[in-house]
Amino acid sequence: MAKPVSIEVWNPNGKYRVVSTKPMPGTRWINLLIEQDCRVEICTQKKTILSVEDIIALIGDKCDGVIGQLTEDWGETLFAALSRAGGKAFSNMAVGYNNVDVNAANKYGIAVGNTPGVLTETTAELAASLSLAAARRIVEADEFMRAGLYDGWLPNLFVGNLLKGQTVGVIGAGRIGSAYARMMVEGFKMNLIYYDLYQATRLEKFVTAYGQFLKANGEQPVTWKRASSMDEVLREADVISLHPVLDKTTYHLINKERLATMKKEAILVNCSRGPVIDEVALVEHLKQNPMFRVGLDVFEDEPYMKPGLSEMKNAIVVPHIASASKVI
Ligand SMILES: NC(=O)C1=CN([C@@H]2O[C@H](COP(=O)(O)OP(=O)(O)OC[C@H]3O[C@@H](n4cnc5c(N)ncnc54)[C@H](O)[C@@H]3O)[C@@H](O)[C@H]2O)C=CC1
Ligand SMILES: O=C(O)C(=O)CO
Repeated sequence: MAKPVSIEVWNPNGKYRVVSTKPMPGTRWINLLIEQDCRVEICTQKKTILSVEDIIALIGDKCDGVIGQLTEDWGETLFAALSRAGGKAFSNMAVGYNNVDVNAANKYGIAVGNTPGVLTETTAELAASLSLAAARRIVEADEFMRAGLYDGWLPNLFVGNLLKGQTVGVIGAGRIGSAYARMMVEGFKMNLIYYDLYQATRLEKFVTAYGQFLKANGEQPVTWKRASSMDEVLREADVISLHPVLDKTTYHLINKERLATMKKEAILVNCSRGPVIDEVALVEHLKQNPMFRVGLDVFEDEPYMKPGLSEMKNAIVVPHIASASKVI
């Protein structure tokens, strides 16, 4: 767009000009900025993903700060434009900041913010939902029902995987990975194996204590193991959920070779970032292994899916909705 066509302005006489590339929920954030003497401009353009050119037009000649979205490419070009406009701060409305070139921001003296911690439970809950939906074949069964194919109960109809007593694998046991692990261990009495660069001490203590509680109540205790490699998790776990940051160490962490090491009936869940999985290799693996199932919230070329993925009955796909929950 040559000029932003649709802008909502709050506090027009504010001293500092802050641009938000999207409308965001609520007004608390706007009021906080107004309290700091900011004029707040919100782009209300009906276009889901703004291009670099769109955002340069929004920044204009004078802009003190921008609040942007994970769908935008905040690299050298945008930080240079923001710096030319006198900008000093950029805030990414997301936990993940793989769309932000922090080195470029540093080069132009622009401070970068993100939103760590605010989406921990909601993302873990979606990962748990995808795990259950995949384990119990909920989407396939729903489609079958709506297609009018159900003509009576059968002993073998949509047999899925029982989670109790199986092993849940977590790759990236940070805030979200640990919250997910607790849900699966406590909710379904699964044993835990995890891989992270750092020890998840609190998570380990939680599983130990829960195991002791179960034992004291005459039940089989749950166990935990910190794997020495990611491959150990892939080999041993029945359900594997990916929660690392996306960077060059985690790009295509799950590839053809690694998929081949997983159990034939394993479940793989990804609520981190799409490029953590080589999606072309995944589609091929799903074709070859009909009882292998995936639950995906994120995609390698978001918003697109790699060819073939949408036809796979053993894939559950949702449009990046892990954060989309409200307190009611
Ligand atoms: N689908 C969605 O809507 C959402 C997705 N996310 C994604 O989830 C990611 C994780 O978020 P948090 O748990 O809050 O971050 P976090 O920083 O608490 O956890 C990330 C973990 O990944 C680990 N890690 C880094 N490199 C690794 C590697 N090579 N192998 C194994 N582990 C590695 C880190 O040590 C850390 O413990 C975010 O970076 C974001 O991309 C976050 C929120 C919502
Ligand atoms: O906050 C994030 O990283 C998200 O992916 C939100 O959807």
